[in-house]
Amino acid sequence: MSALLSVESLTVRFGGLAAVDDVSILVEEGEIAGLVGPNGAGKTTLFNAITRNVDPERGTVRIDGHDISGRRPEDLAALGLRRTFQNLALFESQDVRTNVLIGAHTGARTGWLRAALGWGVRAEERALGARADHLLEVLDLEQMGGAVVADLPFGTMKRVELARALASRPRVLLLDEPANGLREAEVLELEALLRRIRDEFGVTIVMVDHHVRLVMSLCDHVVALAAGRVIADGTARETRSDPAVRRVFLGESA
Ligand SMILES: Nc1ncnc2c1ncn2[C@@H]1O[C@H](COP(=O)(O)OP(=O)(O)OP(=O)(O)O)[C@@H](O)[C@H]1O
Repeated sequence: MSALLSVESLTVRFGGLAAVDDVSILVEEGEIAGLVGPNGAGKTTLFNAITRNVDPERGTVRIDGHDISGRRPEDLAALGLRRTFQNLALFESQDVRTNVLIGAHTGARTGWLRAALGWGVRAEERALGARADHLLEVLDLEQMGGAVVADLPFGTMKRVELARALASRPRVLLLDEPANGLREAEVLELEALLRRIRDEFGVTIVMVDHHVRLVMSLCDHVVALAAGRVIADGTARETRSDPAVRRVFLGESA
């Protein structure tokens, strides 16, 4: 099997509700894959199960053929998997560069606190600092490295979260609603940025988003979920024209 990320028969239950119901998805290296579905379809729960923020009842997750199902969320960066969150998960009282450096240290598995406090700047720490600075430039954040995150507009905070996730050199990046809350001009910038991240950093991306134009234009491969189950899986064009997807999204009769 050549898929970089493989999800096999994943099921998550909350009481009697199967929020994710026997879901299998393959994502090839270098793809930008989209996950779409109505509210409550199970998209975020699927991400949470992949990253072990919730425990699945059954199923397997592999990266490059290696089973990562039993791993703790904090071990996943070292295995090449990072994610962002719908509601952001940043150290808001810290500045932008420190947040990105924390991400870099997560991947390097060394003490971010030492670096943040400027203690013992070794060669590795200089290299991590250089990577953080490069990411600040790519994400158009170089003018605000010293700004406290809590003071920034939402769209800028989202770029900080992306920079922090990239700092650990992930092979697979899961993005939960990256376009949510962005203005239309920012969505266009995001589209170019995600393509650049895939092309320049070689990162495979899986994104959940409700912004249909963005998903259809950006994603090589789109999976549609409804009530916890996969109802379509194909190219953006195939999924958009799938009769089951049209019924669920557009309320069209069969
Ligand atoms: N911690 C939880 N406890 C109980 N039920 C939950 C929990 N998290 C999610 N659910 C339920 O699981 C189902 C799937 O929710 P989920 O948030 O994964 O959907 P989603 O597709 O991401 O929706 P949205 O597009 O609104 O973010 C919903 O019915 C939701 O109410």
